[in-house]
Amino acid sequence: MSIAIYNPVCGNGTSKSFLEEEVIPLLDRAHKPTPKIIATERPGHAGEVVKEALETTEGEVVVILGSGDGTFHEIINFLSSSELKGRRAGATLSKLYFALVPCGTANALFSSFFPPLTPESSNETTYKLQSVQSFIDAKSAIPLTLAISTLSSSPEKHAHPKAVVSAVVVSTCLHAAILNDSESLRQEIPGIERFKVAAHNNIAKWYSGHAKLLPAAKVGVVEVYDPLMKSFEPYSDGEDDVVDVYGPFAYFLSTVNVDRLEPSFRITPLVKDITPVEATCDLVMIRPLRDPSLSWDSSETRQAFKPKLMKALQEAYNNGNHVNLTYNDKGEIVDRGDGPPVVEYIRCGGWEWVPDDVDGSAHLLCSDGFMSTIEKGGRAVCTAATPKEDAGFMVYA
Ligand SMILES: Nc1ncnc2c1ncn2[C@@H]1O[C@H](COP(=O)(O)OP(=O)(O)OP(=O)(O)O)[C@@H](O)[C@H]1O
Repeated sequence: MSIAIYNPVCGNGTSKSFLEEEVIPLLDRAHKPTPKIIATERPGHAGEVVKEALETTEGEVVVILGSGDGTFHEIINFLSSSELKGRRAGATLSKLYFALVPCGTANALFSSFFPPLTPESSNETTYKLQSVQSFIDAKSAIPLTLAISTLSSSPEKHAHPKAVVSAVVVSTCLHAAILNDSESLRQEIPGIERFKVAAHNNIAKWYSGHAKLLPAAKVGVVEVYDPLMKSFEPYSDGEDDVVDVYGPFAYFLSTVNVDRLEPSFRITPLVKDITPVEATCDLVMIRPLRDPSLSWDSSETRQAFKPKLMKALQEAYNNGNHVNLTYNDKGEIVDRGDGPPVVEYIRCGGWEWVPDDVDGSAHLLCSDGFMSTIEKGGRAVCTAATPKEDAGFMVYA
């Protein structure tokens, strides 16, 4: 059976009309049964609706989802943490299929599977109907890799860690600050411009903490992209497979499944350009003190680094060219020079983020736009996981 769910408040609020005027007629023309259509009534509702659909039917369920990434995130988290009853009582969740209709603000998942030819084409009707068309054409759906983040409090508290499942992005530092602030700008600036405004307000911050990078199971080592070789290389030739990296950090963001967070912002382009061989996180770190012209953290050096960080991130809009930027010996940013890369582009099985207690802003964690706060003395551990053969979240792409 199929069910159509839309979030009436996502993006610019046109999901209902797009579903009724474009998606349902397309299914009708293809002689597909008309799905039951349900509007989400509140945050969290989408997960309940899908769970009920699973519990009241047998066989394959296809969700036609008119929303952004946040609603998708709610569904996978709700299902990952609840037990099915009814017709599937006691059963573990088998495959669940999605045809995505990009009605959100950023639509990272959809635009990674269906990269727009031009920024404008992401608003065209035929562009937005591609995943539904793949479902109609019975194309094979793609299983998603999931990033499982566990947030632990300080060991003295003996509290259970909290788990969050993501299908797009897990971040801290600048990206988490942007997502945190941009929510309050939603009414005022409904489009992706609100992310730029929030970025501008946070660009001069640095974050204190340290990270451990964990190798992926098959490859066995943490890898880093070498822009000159155009390939991934082992991060270190030390004996320990776990790599420790120390701050301050300006940017720390990892993705699964996606090479972009908005139609043109290709922050992890190598997800598509050098496809991973197993479930991995592609992690982008920017650590300002790698800049040869800076040697300590002060308000002056933070200001001096601001235009460089902006330049590096701006290049992500240039087909992900930030991964090729290097410093020269004066600390200027050049394309594929022989100095250190500005961006450390890591491929790993997961990572651990330990924020410094004194830096409150380093405690924010963003999972697909959903914000969490790491407690004082706590940490977040994120690992990439592939679903079992007969289970998982599948997307028509
Ligand atoms: N009826 C509703 N009223 C208020 N909020 C809702 C309702 N239904 C869903 N939501 C919330 O809307 C939020 C935003 O949805 P979603 O993330 O899908 O869109 P978006 O933020 O515009 O797009 P994107 O995540 O791609 O940038 C979700 O976190 C969800 O909890």
